[in-house]
Amino acid sequence: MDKNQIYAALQNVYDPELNRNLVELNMIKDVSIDNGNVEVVVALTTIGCPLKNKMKEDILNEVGKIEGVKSVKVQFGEMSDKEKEALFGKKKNSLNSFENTTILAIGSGKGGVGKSTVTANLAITLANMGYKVGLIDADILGYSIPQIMGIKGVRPVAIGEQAILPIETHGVKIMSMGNLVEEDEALIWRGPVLSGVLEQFMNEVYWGELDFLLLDLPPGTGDIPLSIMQEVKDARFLIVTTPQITAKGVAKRLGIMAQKTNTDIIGVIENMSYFQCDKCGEKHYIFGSGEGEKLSRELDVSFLGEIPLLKEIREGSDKGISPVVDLNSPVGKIYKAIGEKIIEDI
Ligand SMILES: Nc1ncnc2c1ncn2[C@@H]1O[C@H](COP(=O)(O)OP(=O)(O)OP(=O)(O)O)[C@@H](O)[C@H]1O
Repeated sequence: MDKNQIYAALQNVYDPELNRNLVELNMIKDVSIDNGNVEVVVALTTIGCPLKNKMKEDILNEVGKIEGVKSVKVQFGEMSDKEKEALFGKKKNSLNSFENTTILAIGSGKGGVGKSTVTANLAITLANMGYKVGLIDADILGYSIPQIMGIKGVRPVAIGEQAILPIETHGVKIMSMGNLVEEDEALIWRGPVLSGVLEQFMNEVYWGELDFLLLDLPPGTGDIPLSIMQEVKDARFLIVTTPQITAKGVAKRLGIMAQKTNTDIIGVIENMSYFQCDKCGEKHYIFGSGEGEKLSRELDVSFLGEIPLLKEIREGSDKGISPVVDLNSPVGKIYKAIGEKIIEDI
């Protein structure tokens, strides 16, 4: 048994947050062998890494499999600033390229139409379909993603000055202002500051490889949607509305703003379309019907689907348990069909 075998085994151990193996990440600082007793020294990106026990377990497992190994000891240290810089690049430069990522900015005209709920559920659906998905809560002042995704009070891990790691849940990597500030803290910021925060979320959070990055926008046609249209290259808009005429009217203005800035609109989703009676099965169109589809025709974009008004959806987001985790549930199937249409379109 020699060091090469140990290094080869360590290539099977991954940093769960960075999704690359420890050798490739240059995290193995030393390997020593003394009469079958192996010691591995690992430099973590941050010594408080919450997943170091998992890494230790994987090292013990992989190295322990090698013939002739009697015992394995793992020691943890922390990377130097220079090493972190080599890994994540210098601050200021973006940590991400998004070259192979579809950026979907999800907006609505009016507030309360369920845009954040739709964004969260769509993110989970795409992740369940096998895609690598990130989600930025770009509703920086009115964030609700931590509540919906069940990560209220969870803090993201910072790697020195270099990077922040997104929080991962339901297979989706998430960044929200709600995970950075104290609960109930009122943020009083103007447009340019908000756009700066969004820029940081895109550039200074280490997203790794993503197929989709979903941005949950604040409602309306304010600074954030406008700066995304103007500054985020290749972002596509997805508009969520309800069947109410007032909601559709304001959503149309967002669509026209996108068209004026030459931003692609991938389609319209109508949320809270109908209530299906759980006793007789009849569909009741409480808020009217057909407005989402009408909006898509008026904007000349795809109509992606209707999501019913369901107690489970409201309960799911209030409790932080999404109802679409199971793609075979009735809501899951609707979201999956929407996900497939989006994929077909891109
Ligand atoms: N299809 C649905 N059926 C039942 N309840 C829903 C549905 N979609 C959303 N809701 C509920 O409606 C409320 C508002 O949803 P949400 O916060 O997603 O709206 P929003 O458009 O993002 O609001 P804001 O404009 O404040 O960001 C939440 O309580 C949510 O659980």
